[in-house]
Amino acid sequence: MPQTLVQKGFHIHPGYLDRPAQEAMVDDLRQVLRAAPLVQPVTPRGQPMSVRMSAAGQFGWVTDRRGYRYEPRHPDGLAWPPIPASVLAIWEDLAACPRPPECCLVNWYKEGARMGLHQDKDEADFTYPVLSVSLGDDGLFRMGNPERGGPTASHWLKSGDVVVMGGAARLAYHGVDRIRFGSSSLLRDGGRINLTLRVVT
Ligand SMILES: O=C(O)CCC(=O)C(=O)O
Ligand SMILES: [Fe+2]
Repeated sequence: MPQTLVQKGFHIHPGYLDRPAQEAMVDDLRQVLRAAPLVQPVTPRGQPMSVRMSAAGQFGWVTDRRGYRYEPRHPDGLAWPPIPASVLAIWEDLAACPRPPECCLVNWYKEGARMGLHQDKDEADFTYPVLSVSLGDDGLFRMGNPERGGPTASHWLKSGDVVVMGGAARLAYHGVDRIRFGSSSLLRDGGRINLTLRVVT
């Protein structure tokens, strides 16, 4: 499988999942979302995010007026569903990590949704990588470095692409500027799903 080293610790695996594997993963995710419905998160300052979120695993990442954090339960009060085996298999293959992921965050981008530049830093140990899977419409992923305001480079992530951010890239600023709505036929109504796998504790 080809792998692109974009900068130290930041790897893109283009086309890691073929179309049948993407379809099977979407089926698995529908089950996750039945157990843990998507919510529209609100930043600690009260701004609604354009991305809708849910999670699988021992912890889900949530945000509301009380802050950014990991929670063992969905806001509805139920435990998060388990991370699908199809998703865990990617971690096993690519993360080179001695621990399994404890959170699979599910991000849902509808038309016009985006995610501002941020660091993933609510986890206890940054020596473990973050792995992300893109499904559905193309997303324009912007990658920076650990300093806010530093140079950034943009990459279109396509359905089936997998990104690993570890090592020197683990605390790099990153975000999604926009999606190309309708560019993929994977999801009947369009949109983009992104999964991020993290070790939390
Ligand atoms: O949607 C993406 O590709 C990135 C998502 C992300 O950075 C996050 O959930 O922290
Ligand atoms: Fe992130």
